Amino acid sequence: MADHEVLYQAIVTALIVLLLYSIFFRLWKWYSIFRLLPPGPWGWPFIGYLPKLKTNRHLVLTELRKTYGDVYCLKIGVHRAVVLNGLETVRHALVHLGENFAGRPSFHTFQFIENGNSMAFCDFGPRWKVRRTIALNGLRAFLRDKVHPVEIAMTEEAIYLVETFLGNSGKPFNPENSVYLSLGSITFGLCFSDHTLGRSDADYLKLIKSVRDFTQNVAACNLVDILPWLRYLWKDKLKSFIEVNNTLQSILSRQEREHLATFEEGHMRDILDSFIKTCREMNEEIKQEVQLKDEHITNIAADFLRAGTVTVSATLTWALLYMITYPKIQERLQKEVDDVIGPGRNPRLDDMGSLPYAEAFILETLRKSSISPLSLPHATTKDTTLYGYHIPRGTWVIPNLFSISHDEKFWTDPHVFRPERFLTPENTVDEILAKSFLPFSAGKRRCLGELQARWELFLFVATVVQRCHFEKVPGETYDLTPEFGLVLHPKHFNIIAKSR
Ligand code: HEM
Repeated sequence: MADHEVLYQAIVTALIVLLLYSIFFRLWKWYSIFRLLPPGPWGWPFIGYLPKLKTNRHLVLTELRKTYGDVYCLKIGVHRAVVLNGLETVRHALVHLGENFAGRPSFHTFQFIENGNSMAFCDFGPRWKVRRTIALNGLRAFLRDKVHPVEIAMTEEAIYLVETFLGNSGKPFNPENSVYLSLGSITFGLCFSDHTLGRSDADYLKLIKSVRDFTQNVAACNLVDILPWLRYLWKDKLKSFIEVNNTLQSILSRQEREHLATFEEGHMRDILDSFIKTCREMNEEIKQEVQLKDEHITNIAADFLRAGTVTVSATLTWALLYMITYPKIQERLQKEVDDVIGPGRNPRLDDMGSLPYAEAFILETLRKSSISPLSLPHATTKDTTLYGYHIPRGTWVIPNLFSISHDEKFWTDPHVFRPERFLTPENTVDEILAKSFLPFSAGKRRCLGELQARWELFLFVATVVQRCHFEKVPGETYDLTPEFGLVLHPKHFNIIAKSR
């Protein structure tokens, strides 16, 4: 054999060995990752487990926990998602391994929310951190003082809501719309201190509608996020989502222009002023790095309006439904408010701690309704190990908050509505139990409006039971199963309100 043939054979052999080695190495690497992934159910090619997740995903995912345990994974479309179940697991991942689990998936629809400048839907990193700091500074500045003016605004709105209810003169009405208008008005006032947008104002009504419609289309509910190619087929659905976002943005831009034009350093009128101040005091280099300009600050206010209005409105609507479904519970609430506050003055935030049954009722409403059952979707920010399982960077993560609030190992009769479960034998709120479920999630991305939400729920529940008695409409059937969406609302129902 000639020399060049020998050389040729040697090169070919070396290449084949190299190729085989590289294939083997990749297969081995893939296998070692795959071997350490959490267990989970089988899914169809391209669509994965999607057909089973059409509706009531929180129930399907909670059921799968029985087979696969607290950490399992499944394919949603072509994406791998890890589902976290139970208090200990969710806390461990979101709090102890906080940064690793603090990302957001890059869903197709997220780019249309505030043109990609939303804080709530932005991925973990410097952009999010700076926006979250601005948001927290704003909230703290205006919620720090319990007495004025937030408490006054909340009380006024609660009384206005009562008057609207009683304005129906004992005739049946659907309470949801009025609840939305009142709670939206609080967050709107906090952010923009603008009372020119009254309830009959077309812009305000459009704003509230856009906020309500938003949760039906976004995050973990929109198929376009799971199967992005659907955007070519479902243009109409996507268009309506974009319109919902544009409506909110155009109304808020007007507020932004007015605020920027009239801003005075020493005179903070509202949260938007506080955002402008923090933003202007910030180092220019950091602002450039995180792409923050003056005109982005209303995007954070938009997050507040959406997150703040929908969640508290849904919870309060559930509270009304529970009151008419369980008249004895409503009576006990009324009696407690009559005994402690009486008819002569309005309930105050200072009464928190003196109305244990009302507080237990609110806790049980948050637990039982679980309005945000799967939180917002998370994603891992780096390769992570959780209880020995390997979870690669960029994996979608679903914190199943519903699995915590309805954990049979933890709650007796979790599907029964029973406020007393939160009371100690001494008739005080059981603080340990109150912290044993996570309606506001946990860790880096936990809800930053929790305090506002708890204040609103307390003042509204105490005020409505002090002044109203609610009843079912004779002949109407009531369904306690929710309407599925990012936020779980009760199905539409009518109610009768009488003055007390
Ligand atoms: C009953 C009322 C409320 C509930 C149950 C609730 C629940 C939640 C949940 C589960 C999350 C997702 C956290 C995560 O990603 O793990 C969240 C995020 C958020 N919430 Fe709330 N929320 C409520 C009220 C409010 C209010 C009143 C505001 C007003 C400021 C608000 C503002 C936000 C914001 C801005 C985020 C995004 C945080 C981030 O991504 O860093 N929420 N909320």
